Amino acid sequence: MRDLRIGVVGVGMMGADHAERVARRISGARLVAVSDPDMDRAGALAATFGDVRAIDDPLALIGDADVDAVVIASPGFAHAEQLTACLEHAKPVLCEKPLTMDAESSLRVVEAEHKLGKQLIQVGFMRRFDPEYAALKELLDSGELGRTLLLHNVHRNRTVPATFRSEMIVRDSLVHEVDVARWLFGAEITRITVHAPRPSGLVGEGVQDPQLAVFEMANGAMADVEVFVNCQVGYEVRCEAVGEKGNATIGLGVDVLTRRAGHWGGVVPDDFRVRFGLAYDLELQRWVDAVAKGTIDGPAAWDGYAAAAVCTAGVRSLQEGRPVEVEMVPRSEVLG
Ligand SMILES: NC(=O)c1ccc[n+]([C@@H]2O[C@H](COP(=O)([O-])OP(=O)(O)OC[C@H]3O[C@@H](n4cnc5c(N)ncnc54)[C@H](O)[C@@H]3O)[C@@H](O)[C@H]2O)c1
Ligand SMILES: O[C@H]1[C@H](O)[C@@H](O)[C@H](O)[C@@H](O)[C@H]1O
Repeated sequence: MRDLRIGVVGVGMMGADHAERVARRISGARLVAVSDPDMDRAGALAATFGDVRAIDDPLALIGDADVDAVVIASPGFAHAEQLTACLEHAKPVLCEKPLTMDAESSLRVVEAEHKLGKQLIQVGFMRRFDPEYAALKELLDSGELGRTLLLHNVHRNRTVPATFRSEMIVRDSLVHEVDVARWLFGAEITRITVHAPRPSGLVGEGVQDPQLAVFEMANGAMADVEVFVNCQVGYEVRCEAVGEKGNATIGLGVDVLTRRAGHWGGVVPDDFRVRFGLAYDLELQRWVDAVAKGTIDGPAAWDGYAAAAVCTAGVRSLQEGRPVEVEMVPRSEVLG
């Protein structure tokens, strides 16, 4: 079978990383085109690979007859239109999180895909492919720790650009824990509270960083999350699951401990591309393999919608300073 011809839309930090991955590490796939409104960026990236076209209009890339499947890594505000175009052209698409910016537009995407009668959308919740998270999921599902009661999560970035405002911390960062909690518990989040602790003095005026979120799950379990995207240290993602008979923690980063010049310790990765590099590779490879069989293998459009619904409630909670119920259309009403 011939290689899947892939086009990447949006080649900033994540898109360039995915383009490189498709071009050099994923089997059964070939990078054929990249698109970005910043044509200098797209052109320079394409030139590093050789036989790859740079196309300025993302919708033209999506409709291009020589592109079989699309990776969307544009900013979240552009996803709804680009996903809709992928569905119109019946192109399989791996879309970076968030699926779209709010619950309503995400629901429209889910409905449009459902109308086609084929799952074409996979969402880039890559933590599900991380070997540590996958091992935690397997352990919890085995029942060895009894029922899972609580999750404690830490999600820290060293710094983010000044354009990363309080709502983005919910939609772009906390959204990962939203997916992790739904996935690990196998239950929906029914209520969210996003607390606003004393903000760091090192962030832009009016930015609420850190944030402390609490999720209440449909099965009665709860999860808490510290999100701190300007923590200054490095990239840290941890998750501790507390079960009836024991607990389990991932993300301790105890890889190689070194002793040198009166200190001991290890390295804190600079960003997600290091911490989750293998997860992105596995995510892309499994997606390419699944697309070759006409399906997906990972979080679906519905998971993107559910996460968007929780984040929409989360942004309101942050703004109004109170717990907010998650409003979601029941799955059976949308997907039958
Ligand atoms: N899964 C993860 O861990 C992870 C990590 C980082 C980013 N992301 C996601 O990837 C996406 C991109 O994030 P990033 O950090 O690479 O951002 P970025 O700002 O580094 O890059 C975005 C790129 O998209 C381009 N762009 C702007 N508008 C566009 C449009 N309408 N169509 C196509 N391209 C457009 C910009 O010119 C830029 O080159 C976001 O959805 C983000 O949430 C996911
Ligand atoms: O867009 C990024 C990305 O999704 C990372 O995985 C997350 O840790 C960051 O907080 C977010 O800014």
